[in-house]
Amino acid sequence: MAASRALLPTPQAAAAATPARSRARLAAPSSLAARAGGSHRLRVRCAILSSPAPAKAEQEQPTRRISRAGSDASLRPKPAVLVAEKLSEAGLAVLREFADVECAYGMSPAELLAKMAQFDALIVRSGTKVTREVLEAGRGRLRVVGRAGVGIDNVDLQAATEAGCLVVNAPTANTVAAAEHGIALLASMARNVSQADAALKAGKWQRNKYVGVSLVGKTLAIMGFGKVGSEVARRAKGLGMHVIAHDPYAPADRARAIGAELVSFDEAITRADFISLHMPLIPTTNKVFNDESFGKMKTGVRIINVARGGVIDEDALVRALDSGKVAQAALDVFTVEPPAKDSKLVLHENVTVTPHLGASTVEAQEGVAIEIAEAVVGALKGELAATAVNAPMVPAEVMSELAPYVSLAEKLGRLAVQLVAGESGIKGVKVVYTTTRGPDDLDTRLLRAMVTKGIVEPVSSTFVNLVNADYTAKQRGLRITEERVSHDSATAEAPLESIQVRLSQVQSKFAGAISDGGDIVLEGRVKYGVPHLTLVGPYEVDVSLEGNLILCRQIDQPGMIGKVGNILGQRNVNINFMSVGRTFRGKQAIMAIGVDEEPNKESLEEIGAIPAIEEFVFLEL
Ligand SMILES: NC(=O)C1=CN([C@@H]2O[C@H](COP(=O)(O)OP(=O)(O)OC[C@H]3O[C@@H](n4cnc5c(N)ncnc54)[C@H](O)[C@@H]3O)[C@@H](O)[C@H]2O)C=CC1
Ligand SMILES: O=C(O)C(=O)COP(=O)(O)O
Repeated sequence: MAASRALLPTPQAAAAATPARSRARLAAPSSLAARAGGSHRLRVRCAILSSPAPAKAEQEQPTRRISRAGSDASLRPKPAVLVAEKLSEAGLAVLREFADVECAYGMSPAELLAKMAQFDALIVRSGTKVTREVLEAGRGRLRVVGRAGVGIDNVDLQAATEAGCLVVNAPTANTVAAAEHGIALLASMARNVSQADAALKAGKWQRNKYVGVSLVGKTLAIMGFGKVGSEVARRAKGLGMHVIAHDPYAPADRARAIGAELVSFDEAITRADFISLHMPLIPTTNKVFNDESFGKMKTGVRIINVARGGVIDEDALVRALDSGKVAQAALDVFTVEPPAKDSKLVLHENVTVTPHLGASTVEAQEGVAIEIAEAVVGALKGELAATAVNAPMVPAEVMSELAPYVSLAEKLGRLAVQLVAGESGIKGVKVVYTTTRGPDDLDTRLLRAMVTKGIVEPVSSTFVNLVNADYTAKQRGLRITEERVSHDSATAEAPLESIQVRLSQVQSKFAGAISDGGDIVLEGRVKYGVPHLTLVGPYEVDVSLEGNLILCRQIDQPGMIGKVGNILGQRNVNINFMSVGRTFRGKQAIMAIGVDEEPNKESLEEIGAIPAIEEFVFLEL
C-alpha cells in the first residue's frame, strides 16, 4: 500500500491511505509552509502538546483558577502564565483572554524557582536565566517557555527539550528596533553625544574637546548580514556611507540589492572605518574580535555592538582602546549582563554604553509582546507556532520509518555549512534523492526541511521546524532545489538509497569537498539504521555520522591511518569510525575519522603538521 511505505506521504497519497488522524497532521505543512511567507502567526496541530497528560501540579491543585463562563469546557482550570520580565500591555491582553496571568518582574533566581511549579507557561526576555534547575522545578506542569525576543542564549534548550517543554521566540518584531539602535549608537559615538551631554550637565562647555567625525563617505563593515545587519546596511546607505559586509552564509545578490559588497572577514575589518556587529553568539563567533583581529584593523577604527557581548574579547577591546587602535566603541551588549560596576570597558572614556536597549522601543516591545503571547497561547492550545525553537519535526508515527533519513538530511546540511568559507555566500542548495519510490510515494518536504535546519541553525539565531522551513530558506535567500534519481532495486525496502547535498559554486575551507563542477558535495546513506557519510566531493568514504568528524586530505601512502590514529589515541580521543577514499592509487586520498570527543587544538595542529596531510577540517555534528 502506497502510504504505508511512503517516506512522507504526499498530500494525495496521504489522503488516500492514511487514517484520518494522521491525515490532518501530514497534510497541513505544505499549505502552511506556503502561507508562512505572509505571516508568522501560522500554526499547525502539534502532537506533543495537543493532549497533555494531567500534570502533577494540576492534580495537586484541583480547585485552582476556574474561568467564569458556564460550559463544561470552561470548568477546566485556565492555564497559568508567569511573565517574568516587562511585557507590553498589548501582549498581556492577548494572554489574559486565554490564561491567568501573573506578572512578577525583577524576581531573584530563588523566587523564580519557588514559583515554577504553579505555571503552565513562562515568558521572559534576555534578563532571566531559564536554567535546567528552573525547568526541573516546573517539570510536570510547565509546557511552554516564551522568549519575547530573538536570542535564546538565556534558555537551556537541551534541558527544556528533555523536560518536554516547548520553547518559542519572537524573532522578527524587534529587528528594526535593533537596527535603529545600531544607527543611533553609530551617530552618537561619532559625535560624542553621550560624553558631551555628561560634561555639559557637569557644568563644562567643551566645544573643542568633543569634535566628532563625519559618517558620509566612510566605510562601514557589517559583520553578520542577517535580519538586523541588512536593516543597518539600508540605513547606513541613506547616511551616505560605503557599506561592506561579511557573512559567509548570506547570498551575495541579496547584499548587492541593498548596495552592500560582501567581502571576507579580513577584508571587512581591514578596510572599515566603522565596524558594526550583527552575528549570533555561536562557537565560531565567540570572541572573534580579539587582539589578533583588532591588530588588523585601521588605527582609529570605531566599533558598534548591538549583537551579543561574547563576540568581543572585552579585555582585548580595552587594550585596543587604550592603545588608540580602536578610537571608540559603542556597546549595547556585554559578556556578563549587567556588567561589573567597575568594568574598565564600561567606564572607558571612549566607550558609549547602553543597557541592552536594542529591542527597547515602544513599537518593538508591543510587536514582540503580541508575537510571543500568540505563540504561547497557541502552544498551550496544542498548536505549534512557526517560531517554535525546539519543536519536533513530525509526529511519532511518521518518524518511525523516517528517523535515520531525517537525521541524515540534517547532518549533511550541518556538515556542508561548516565547510563553507570565503565571502561568496551560499548561492544555492541542491538536494538529490536516490530512491526506488515514485514521486507520489515520496514527499520530500520533511527531508528538505531538515537540510534547511542543518544549514541554517548552526550559523544563525533562526530555528527551523517543519512549519517555517521553506519560509526561512526563502527569507535567507537560500534557493533549495531538489532532484530525484530513480534507483531500480527489486528488493528495496528502504525509502531512500542515498541523499546528496550540494552547495553550488561556493568557496570551501576544505578543497577536497569540492566536486568537479565547483560545488561542495556531500552524500550519505543509512546503513543498519545509522546515517553514514559516503561521499565527500569526488571521494568515496564510509563513516558513521555519530560524534564529530575530522576530514583530512593527504597523499595516498601507507602509514597515514596509524599516524593520525596515534595522535588522537595519545590524547584520549576515541575514534568511532575511520575510512579512506581515494581517486587513484598514489594520488590524493581523503581520510574521514569519526571521533567521540572533540580533539584539542594541539592534536589538530599535530595532525595538520604531518607532511603528507594537505588540509584538514574538524566538523561538529
Ligand atoms: N541588542 C538587542 O537588543 C538585540 C540583539 N539582537 C542580536 O542581534 C544578532 C543578530 O540578530 P538577527 O539579525 O535577528 O539574526 P539573523 O540570524 O537574522 O542574522 C545573523 C547573521 O549572522 C550570520 N553569521 C553567522 N556566523 C557568522 C560569522 N562567523 N561571521 C559573520 N556572519 C555570521 C548568519 O549567516 C546570519 O545571516 C543576534 O545575536 C541577536 O541576538 C537581536 C535583536 C535585539
Ligand atoms: O531579542 C534579542 O535577542 C535581544 O537581545 C533583546 O533582548 P530583550 O528582549 O530586550 O531583553
